[in-house]
Amino acid sequence: MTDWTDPDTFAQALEEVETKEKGNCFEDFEEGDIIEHDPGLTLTQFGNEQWMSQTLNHDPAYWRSDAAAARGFDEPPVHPDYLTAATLGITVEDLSEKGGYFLGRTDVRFPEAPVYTGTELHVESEVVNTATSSSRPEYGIVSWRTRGTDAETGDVLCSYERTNMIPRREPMATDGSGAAAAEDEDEPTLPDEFIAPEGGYFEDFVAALEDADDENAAVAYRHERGRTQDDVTVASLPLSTLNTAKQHHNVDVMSDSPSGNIVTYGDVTRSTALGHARSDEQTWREVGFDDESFHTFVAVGDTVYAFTRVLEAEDDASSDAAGTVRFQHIAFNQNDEPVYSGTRTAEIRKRSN
Ligand SMILES: C/C(=C\C(=O)SCCNC(=O)CCNC(=O)[C@H](O)C(C)(C)COP(=O)(O)OP(=O)(O)OC[C@H]1O[C@@H](n2cnc3c(N)ncnc32)[C@H](O)[C@@H]1OP(=O)(O)O)C(=O)O
Repeated sequence: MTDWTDPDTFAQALEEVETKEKGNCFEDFEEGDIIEHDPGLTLTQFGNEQWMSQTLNHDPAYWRSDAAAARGFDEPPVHPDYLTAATLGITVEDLSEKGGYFLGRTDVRFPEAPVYTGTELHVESEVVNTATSSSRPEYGIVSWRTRGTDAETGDVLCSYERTNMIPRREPMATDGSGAAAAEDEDEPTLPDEFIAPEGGYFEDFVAALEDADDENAAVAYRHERGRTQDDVTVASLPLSTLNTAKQHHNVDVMSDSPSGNIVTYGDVTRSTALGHARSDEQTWREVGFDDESFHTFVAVGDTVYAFTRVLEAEDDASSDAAGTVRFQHIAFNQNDEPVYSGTRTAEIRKRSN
């Protein structure tokens, strides 16, 4: 009788059986397709606090009821980074489990009203663009518009447009022209001076921008904190958002990939850098994010730091207690290499309130 557990027999069986594959290839996506993501997720206090604590997001309004009340919340709400990560995590099984690189995201928006724990999240995506990759014939580039809604009320809680490289079933035939084109790049020019705001209130950002206007200067600074990536940030946090991308939890498969190892979920890298930045400001409300890009991989043992450039400040926030500031944040690693960049619009508390 065949012993199926005999190693040679089993190896042969493994080679001959079909693999029940997960995920979709580039060819499976067509512009206009609507994909409802199943399962949804209940945004729990545990999930929220686990995400915030591991990414060093310590804004008291998300942790304590008195601080929440002072911000006008009924109770500590769901943090926008956890909401964003959960809205994306749920989509991975349908959109990028095949092994796509998360290239970027834009038009990330949140409603003014806070989202409370216990809310059931329903997520849906539409394919908005498919394109061939001129540099990587084995991949295509797909963009989706995704909306996370309150399953009970239908209110939109988080929306964005995201772009991934997705493996093709069959590589494209190319004439090789895409890979060769080396661009003429202008010499980088930096301002003569860098100014850091004195504090983290709206008025401090306005004053720093005014000072910079008088000089050839930029308002730009780095944050001291760093967070070394470990098994929790790399594997556990994405799994807690139902993100099934093998990049984050299958060392066996990833040992054969360009990174050679499991890599940090882009939303963990980003949220960690934002946590460092927020620790040096008085955040009132997150409005949105644009032009987000993931430049290179972050893996276990890498340390995520943050750099901030203040772009503009306007006194036009949803509350008199705050003003609106637009930032560019760059996450970088221990070798000073940028790993994430994006612009962020946030309402920042005024000192006078
Ligand atoms: C979620 C989730 C997965 C993850 O979270 S994975 C972790 C986060 N992502 C990463 O770590 C990716 C880090 N990035 C890289 O390692 C490199 O950027 C990458 C993907 C290897 C590409 O390197 P290249 O040097 O080849 O980069 P290029 O700048 O030449 O770009 C290649 C093509 O992509 C197009 N492209 C790049 N960025 C964008 C963008 N934001 N939007 C649209 N298209 C973009 C670029 O134009 C190039 O196009 P070609 O036609 O010239 O090939 C999950 O599962 O979703």
